[in-house]
Amino acid sequence: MMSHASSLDEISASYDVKTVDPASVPKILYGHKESIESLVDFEWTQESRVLVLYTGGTIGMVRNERGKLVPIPQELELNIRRFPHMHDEIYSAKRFNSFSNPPLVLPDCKDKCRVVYWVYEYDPLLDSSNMTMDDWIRIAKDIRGVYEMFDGFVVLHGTDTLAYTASALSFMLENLGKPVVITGSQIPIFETRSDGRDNFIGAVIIAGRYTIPEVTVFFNNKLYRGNRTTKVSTGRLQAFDSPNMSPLATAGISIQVDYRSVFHPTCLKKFTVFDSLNRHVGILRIFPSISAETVSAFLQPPMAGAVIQTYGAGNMPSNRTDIIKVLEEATERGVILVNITQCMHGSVDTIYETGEGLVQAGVMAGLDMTPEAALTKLSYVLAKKEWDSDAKKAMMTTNLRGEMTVVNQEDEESRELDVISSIARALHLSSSEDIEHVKELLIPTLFFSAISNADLKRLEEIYRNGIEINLQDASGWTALHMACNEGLTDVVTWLLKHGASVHIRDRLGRTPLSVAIENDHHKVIELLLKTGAHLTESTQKLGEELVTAAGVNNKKRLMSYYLAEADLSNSDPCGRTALHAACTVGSVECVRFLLDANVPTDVRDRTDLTPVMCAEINNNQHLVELIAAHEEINEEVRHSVRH
Ligand SMILES: NC(=O)C[C@H](N)C(=O)O
Repeated sequence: MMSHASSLDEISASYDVKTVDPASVPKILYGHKESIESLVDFEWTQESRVLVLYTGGTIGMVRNERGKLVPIPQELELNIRRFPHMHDEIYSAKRFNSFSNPPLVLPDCKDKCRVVYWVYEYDPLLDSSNMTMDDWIRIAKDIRGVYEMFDGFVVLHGTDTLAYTASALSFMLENLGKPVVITGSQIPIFETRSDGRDNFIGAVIIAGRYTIPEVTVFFNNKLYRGNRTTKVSTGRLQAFDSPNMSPLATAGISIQVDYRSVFHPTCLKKFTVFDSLNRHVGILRIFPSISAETVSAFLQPPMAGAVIQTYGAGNMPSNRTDIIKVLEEATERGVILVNITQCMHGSVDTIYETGEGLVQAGVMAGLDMTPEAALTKLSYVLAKKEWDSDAKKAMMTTNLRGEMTVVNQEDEESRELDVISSIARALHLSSSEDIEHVKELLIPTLFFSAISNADLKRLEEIYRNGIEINLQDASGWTALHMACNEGLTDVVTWLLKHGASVHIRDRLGRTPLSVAIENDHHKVIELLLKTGAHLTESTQKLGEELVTAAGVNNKKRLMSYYLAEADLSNSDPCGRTALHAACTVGSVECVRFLLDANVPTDVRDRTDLTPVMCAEINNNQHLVELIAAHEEINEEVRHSVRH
């Protein structure tokens, strides 16, 4: 049994073996007969993979000899392995019996899913009061490093500064396509009574099984948008609240997700991490009789941006012209000031005369942002070198990650769909509940039919009536799978711009990208890649696919894999590459294509044959010459580079 937390490198190194499919298992685990037998009948496609980044906090703390709570390295994972509702030892032993460092597995959920998870423990473990912006950057970079290897991420964190980390990460993780769920607890997980276990399990399930590609906080059965949360209690298990936004999901007997509120990326861009922050930011809470000197001292260089917490709906004493003057001087120096309310709930507004002075002094309205969101957003925006001062100010009043409620006047009213109105009339439905019920039943069907008819106008109408864009049918297909299967480029673009996830797998484990590759829709593959889609197959499985394609002279398929950024030199479990296969069957087209892609020509398969030898054995002398000519050119290039 593993008794220590894994390093990120160890986790990544063993990853490829852990994600194999049954077909390639016997060959990959060459020589591991027992493990082969136990793995062959395994429904691998039902598995999700989650990485738990354990940064510290009460959740993993133990009382020391003085009765004080302190984090103890490696205790958490050890303990989780002992809890049957957090780790299925039998399943893990069967599935991962050949691994020295087996991952943890959640027991069976109702939908037969298995969430396999790895705990990556930080060193040192921190009480979150000791965390700094460097820790936010570290978490963001760690997620970037292994992003493609997991379906979702959980960050275990102390509660004290959790809302700051959640807010900061929501900005730093740009075009996020996978869930990042932050949680912790008020009582250590090891104690008899603890909120830690439920928080932990709920977070892992959401990260592994739900398409909520946001930075969220799961606490006391509620899932909140991270940048809307704030810690509201030192002692209650309901430690967090999201005063200006309803929870994204609530865990009761089942987990109810409000998919319409989920914030999706709406541009065709890949996930990236913005890993620098401006530390010259601050929060100033106005109070009656605060002195202009205090405000002035606070805003002196190097201060680059500050959040001003004012009264009520953004009010500042209008008779305090001395303070307004200090604020104005600061904005003139280029300091960005953002006005948010001291109230727990609500937004700054301009209805009062007392708020007007601030606007005239160049203070931006932070609407209903939490202090944590406003501060971390400032820190993020100010660090963006490519934005000038005006752009930065504009960003502070733009809703970047769902952190503020911006009422968009241009939003068209959602008109009832014509079919729904007709049905409502025909059935004499008068109550809004009945109409909603009909909508719930019909809209998915209308949606999928508009997809297959590539009817963008209809899709727009349905979208405005509210549709769960990542809805899956019985086979696990989403609208994006369907559009990728048919090669409907315009529909794929529309879906990606409306929040369709490129990462959802169907019941057979196929992503929209695998479906596009199977049908060689090159334009669609390019669109998916642009939006962050990536191959999920193991390298050996890819090797097999490439060898099969080259073996039947299928250059188009090789092109599909090339566009999907597959390594064309991957070998199958027999050590054969696509070039071996193309040389064996005499496919000039494929050999040319592979040489142009610069695959290595000297790879030896398990029987010690190189591609050239395969060509010779099969009397494909022209290919031997083709490869020799290619090698000669390469040698000349290398020579000219050296001299
Ligand atoms: N409940 C907690 O986790 C509080 C702890 N002091 C922390 O923030 O690390």
